[in-house]
Amino acid sequence: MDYISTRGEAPALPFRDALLTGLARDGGLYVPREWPQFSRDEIRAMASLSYVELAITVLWPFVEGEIERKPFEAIVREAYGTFAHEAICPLVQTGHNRFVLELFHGPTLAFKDVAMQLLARLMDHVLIERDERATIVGATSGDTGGAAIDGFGGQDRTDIFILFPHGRVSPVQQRQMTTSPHANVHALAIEGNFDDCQSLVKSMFNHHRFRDNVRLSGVNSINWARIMAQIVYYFSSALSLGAPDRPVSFTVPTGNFGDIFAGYCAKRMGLPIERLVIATNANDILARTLETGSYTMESVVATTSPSMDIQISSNFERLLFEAGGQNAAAVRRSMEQLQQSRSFKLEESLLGKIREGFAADRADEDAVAAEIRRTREQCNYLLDPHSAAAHAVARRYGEAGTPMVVLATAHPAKFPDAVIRASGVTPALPPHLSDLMSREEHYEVLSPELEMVEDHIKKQSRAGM
Ligand SMILES: Cc1ncc(COP(=O)(O)O)c(C=O)c1O
Ligand SMILES: N[C@@H](CCOP(=O)(O)O)C(=O)O
Repeated sequence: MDYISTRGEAPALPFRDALLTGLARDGGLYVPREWPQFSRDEIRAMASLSYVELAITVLWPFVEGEIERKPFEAIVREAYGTFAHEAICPLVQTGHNRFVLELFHGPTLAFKDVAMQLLARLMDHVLIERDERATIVGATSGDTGGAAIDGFGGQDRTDIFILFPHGRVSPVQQRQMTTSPHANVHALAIEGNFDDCQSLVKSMFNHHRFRDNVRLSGVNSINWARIMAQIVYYFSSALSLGAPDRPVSFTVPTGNFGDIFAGYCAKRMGLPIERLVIATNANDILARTLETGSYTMESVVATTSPSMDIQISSNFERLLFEAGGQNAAAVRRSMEQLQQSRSFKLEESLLGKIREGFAADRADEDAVAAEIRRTREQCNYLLDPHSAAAHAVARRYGEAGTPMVVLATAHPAKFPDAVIRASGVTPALPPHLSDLMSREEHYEVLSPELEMVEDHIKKQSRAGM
């Protein structure tokens, strides 16, 4: 299996190189050249597997020939050994035909752990094998940062720098990034929003001298391995609900489009998914795009679901590439237009193809608060604001027909203020984080200037040549 760039001008890479590379050198994102296929019989046979066994089975075709089977199995086992729930990603019923897929039982209480615990171990394995070091730079609107710091903190071969928007993440999210005891962890508060942080990271990848100098690696969902790991829970939840003999739909709280793109990958691999519903908060660029066919940026508004406060939804590029028949030239044109005029138009045929598999809708701040309250009252179930946005959107599809799985991407205790305001209930942090708010913080505040941020990283990184 090799991996190709959505912009078609970077070399195709085998898995280990795609893993360490992050963003392709032409600014594109790596995707597998072909999708591994599972037949209905093969999927049916997966129903008896544990989550770890399922992850090994589903992910093996992506890494085969690049990582040996035994170490791969050990890495997967160890990664999911950090989870607090035996099922890793359990399903909870909240309606006649509606289910919540809890993705927040990892160490930092967000779905990012599912991929990051695996990614950190895979990267360490490859760096040791090659006797190399890496400088990891990531942008976060709150959850990726904490998950990456937990995964990579204390690793000998990496230094990790996380850029987060100063004052725009929840206090719990901030402390998960700023209280790490490990010397290889650097939390950088950027005076800007998440899109500014993400643009800085992409600019560093596109600055090839800097990139090569510090041996830059990325752990945002621009890294294919992040998406890859998330495919597994689409299989696990669909299998629990009768796949492949019964199709399933998913509603996904969406920002950077990584999580829902993993659902699209599962479908391409043979999992019968009827519909993938994109749920946005008030920052509804993706809902508008599906409605109008025009991807047009507006300014970001701060919401109670800060991790979805995004206008540049990176992984949408992967969908444009795949749904457009791997047309890299068309992707390049759209991305150039986006950079020049903050907008691009989707061809009618491409829009039609996307609408065949996806739907989209938004939940504004009132709808999110109402959904937290209603789900608590009706089902005695407490949603965080991100998951509530998706649950509110999923309700609009009714409860007849195909089962709807709503992805619950964060634990409510990560966003206590919004949850208390909406429901009157105070969600408690689990014991391993109970003293989080009194731990000492370490972080630097930087303005969103590329040169300044690069200088800071160069001085602190141990991977420089
Ligand atoms: C809690 C939570 N929900 C939803 C999202 C959106 O996921 P994605 O960016 O993969 O679309 C994020 C951020 O990525 C998040 O942290
Ligand atoms: N919502 C994310 C933003 C970064 O997304 P990623 O999936 O590309 O890492 C966050 O919480 O940081």
